[in-house]
Amino acid sequence: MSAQLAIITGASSGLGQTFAQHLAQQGWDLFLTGRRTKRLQSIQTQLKQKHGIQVHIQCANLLKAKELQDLIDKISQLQRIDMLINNAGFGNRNDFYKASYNEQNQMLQVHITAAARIIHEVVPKMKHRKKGAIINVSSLCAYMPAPLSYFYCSSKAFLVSLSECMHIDLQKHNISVQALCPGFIETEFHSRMGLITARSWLEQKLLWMKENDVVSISLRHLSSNKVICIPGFINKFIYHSVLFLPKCLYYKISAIQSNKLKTSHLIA
Ligand SMILES: NC(=O)C1=CN([C@@H]2O[C@H](COP(=O)(O)OP(=O)(O)OC[C@H]3O[C@@H](n4cnc5c(N)ncnc54)[C@H](OP(=O)(O)O)[C@@H]3O)[C@@H](O)[C@H]2O)C=CC1
Ligand SMILES: CC(=O)[C@H](N)C(=O)O
Repeated sequence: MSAQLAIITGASSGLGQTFAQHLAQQGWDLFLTGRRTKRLQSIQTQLKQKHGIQVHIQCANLLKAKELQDLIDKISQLQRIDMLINNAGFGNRNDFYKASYNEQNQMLQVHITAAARIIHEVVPKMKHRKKGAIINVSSLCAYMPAPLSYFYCSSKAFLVSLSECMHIDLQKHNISVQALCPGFIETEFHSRMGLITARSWLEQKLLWMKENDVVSISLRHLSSNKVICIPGFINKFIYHSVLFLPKCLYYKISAIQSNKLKTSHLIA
């Protein structure tokens, strides 16, 4: 019997690379994508050698229509797809009206347009085989609207809502859908935003999770038939506190927090 196959976007670093490592360890074949060719090639070589699995890489900038289309064409040729992890993404913290609209729109293209386009290609195949799993990597920010991250928060909220729509529709086809909503994870995410993330010992212990822990929790959670996965006790506590707080109070706290960030090193 052939091994199961997972497609992972944003597999060249961070959470995506870690998903690839965990699945490779379990004997999955992989289809990895991202922009950084050298990184993807080195991950491919490592995983093939260590686990004896098949690893296909397809470099694609999800912002470029032609490269997204080439990726979709490659995916359409795959005989079987058992899992899709829509993970590619990036952050920003800025004044929405000061950055150019084109720059802001790139986030919608990667987080929403590309993710939805890949889902549209993959799900019919899973339905046909009556089997599959999809993880859409969202964020705790989906539940925490913030003035300095208009499109980060709202695009991640879109992914939660999309995942819930898909879950309701696709569970009868034996397809599991998860919206993974982590808080802070120790990846290149923040340094790539140009942020210096100096943290106290307590912040580090309480707020920051390791990629390995997030990925283990997410993969275990897939069998629970619950859509939303919030990894870590503190993140769950934050999530429930935000739901419990009166909205007007949450808005005040968020506004104060954003003013603090504007005057600190935590805004690019
Ligand atoms: N780190 C954190 O604190 C949190 C992260 N998340 C989410 O986790 C996901 C993974 O981020 P993380 O691993 O932390 O950060 P990384 O920066 O390490 O990974 C981001 C990945 O997305 C890919 N990517 C970004 N832009 C594009 C693009 N235009 N085209 C193709 N691929 C792209 C990158 O590949 P390449 O550069 O090679 O194109 C990279 O592989 C993101 O969706 C992020 O929003 C959610 C909550 C918290
Ligand atoms: C929690 C997130 O999604 C993000 N990493 C951020 O720092 O805003």
